[in-house]
Amino acid sequence: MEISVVSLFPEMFAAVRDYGVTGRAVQNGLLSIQCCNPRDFTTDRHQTVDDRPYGGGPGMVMKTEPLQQAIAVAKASVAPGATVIYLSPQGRQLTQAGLAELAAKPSLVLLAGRYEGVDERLIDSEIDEEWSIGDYVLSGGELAAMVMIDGLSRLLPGVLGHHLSAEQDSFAEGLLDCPHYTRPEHFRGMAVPGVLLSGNHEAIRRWRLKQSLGRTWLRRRDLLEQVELSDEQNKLLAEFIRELDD
Ligand SMILES: NC(=O)c1ccc(N[C@@H]2CC[C@@H](O)C2)nc1
Repeated sequence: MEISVVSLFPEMFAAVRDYGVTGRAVQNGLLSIQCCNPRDFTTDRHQTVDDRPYGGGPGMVMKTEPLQQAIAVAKASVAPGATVIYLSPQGRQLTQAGLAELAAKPSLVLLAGRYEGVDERLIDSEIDEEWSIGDYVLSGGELAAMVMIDGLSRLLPGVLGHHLSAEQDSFAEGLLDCPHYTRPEHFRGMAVPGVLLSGNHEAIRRWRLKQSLGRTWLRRRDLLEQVELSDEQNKLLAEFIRELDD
């Protein structure tokens, strides 16, 4: 997957390019992250990338020309046919399913804005898709872009390796994750659930699925309403709910 980011703060993207799962994906050639700074496309002495809003009001708006040129260079630096994405609270809410859609694309250009935002005519003429990581306002689109990069990278073939891909199953099924434990076996008087020490992989699979279902029922009933449960899942959830009253 080739990604080119348009941002006034390209150095921020070291956080995904140089660390952890995404950093390894870059090293393994499974992911590439390039950056393009609109300031490099200004022609005035002050390298102006923003200007006062028409109609007045607080703050500044990012100018169209530097962004337009930065986007053109960003598109040219990745495989043709890149989807140009703008991160903003006005965008489509990002979910695991949305990440799966994005991970299937050959290349992306991500526009991370600053100030009060971007001239609407730039969005109308250059942006293919507007996405939001949640209903809140950030001072820039960079962190939202990095959230998207991290989330979609995990879905790229070869990035997580087989043993971890199962870890996403619960989310792939639209459920919350089950609890996790590791050594020591006892911590502050709390033991690890016995089934996890049993070596009975089928019992462990059922316990984890039951916990995912139960947690989703308790914490995110809205997610559960979107999931078509199998007979086994319905049975396990009913058991979990019954055991709550014990
Ligand atoms: N929820 C989000 O995904 C999100 C994205 C961007 C953002 N802030 C930038 C700064 C100016 C404008 O480009 C938008 N805030 C929130």
